[in-house]
Amino acid sequence: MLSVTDLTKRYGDHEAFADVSLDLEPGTLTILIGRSGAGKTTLLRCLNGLEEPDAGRIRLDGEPIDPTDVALVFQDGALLETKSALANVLDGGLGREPVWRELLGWHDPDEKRAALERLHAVDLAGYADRRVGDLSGGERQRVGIARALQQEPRVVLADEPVASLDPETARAVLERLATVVSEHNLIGLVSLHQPQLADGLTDRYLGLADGRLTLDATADEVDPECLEEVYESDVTA
Ligand SMILES: Nc1ncnc2c1ncn2[C@@H]1O[C@H](COP(=O)(O)OP(=O)(O)OP(=O)(O)O)[C@@H](O)[C@H]1O
Repeated sequence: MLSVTDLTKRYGDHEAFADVSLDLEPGTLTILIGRSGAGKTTLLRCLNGLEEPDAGRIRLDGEPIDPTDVALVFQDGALLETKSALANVLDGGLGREPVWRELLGWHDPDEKRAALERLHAVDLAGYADRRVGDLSGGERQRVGIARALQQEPRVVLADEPVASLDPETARAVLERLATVVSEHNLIGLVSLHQPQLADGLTDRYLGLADGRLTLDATADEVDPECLEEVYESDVTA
C-alpha cells in the first residue's frame, strides 16, 4: 500500500498543497481531479521523488518510497521520436542494463522479450519496429504505458496522460491503463481534467481544491455533481 501522511509542498510563501493524507491499494486505479493550479502535478512529482515535500511522509508498504518503484506516464509521452517503439519500451528497463548495452543497442534477450510482451499488453504487438515519430497520439501514449511497465514499477503515476487526445482515443488509452494496473497489481494514480473519461474504469476519485484534498471517495460513492463540486469549491473563500 502507498501511504501518504500530512504531505505539504510549498514554493516560497505559496502552498502548492498541504496536509494531504491518503492510502492507495495495489490493483486499483485512482483518478485525481482538480482545477488548474490545484496542486495535482506537484503531488505526483512528490510521489515519484522529482520534488521534495516540505512536510509529511510517503511510504510504500511501510518503507520510504524508492523512486525506481514509481513509473511516470507523461502527458506528451516524452518518447524518443526517432527511435522505434521497441527501443523506447526498452528504455524503461535501463536501470537494470549496463550502459554499454544501451550505447550499442544490444539488449539482454530477456529484456527484449519482456518489452515485446509489454507492447502486446497495450495492443501494439505489431508496432515494435515502427518509428515513434510516425505513430498517432494514442499509439504513443500506449508506448509510454508499455515503457512504464518495462520499469517493473509498483506504482504508476500519469499526469494528464490523455489531454491531447480525442475522447474516443483517450478512453481507449485509459482502458489499457486500467487493465495493466489490474493485471499487474499496480498502484495507479492518474490526474485527469475530464473525469468522465474514466467512468467505469476507476476504483476511486481524489479531488484537490486549492491544495487541499476535498474529495476522497470510491467510484460507487461519487456522482457527476460530486465531481463538479471539486472544480467549483474555493476553500479560501
Ligand atoms: N516550480 C514551481 N515554482 C513555483 N510555484 C510552482 C511550481 N510548480 C507549481 N507551482 C505552483 O503550485 C501550484 C500547483 O501547481 P500544479 O502544477 O501542481 O497544479 P495542477 O493542479 O497540476 O495544475 P494544471 O491542471 O494546470 O496542470 C500552482 O499555483 C503553481 O503555480
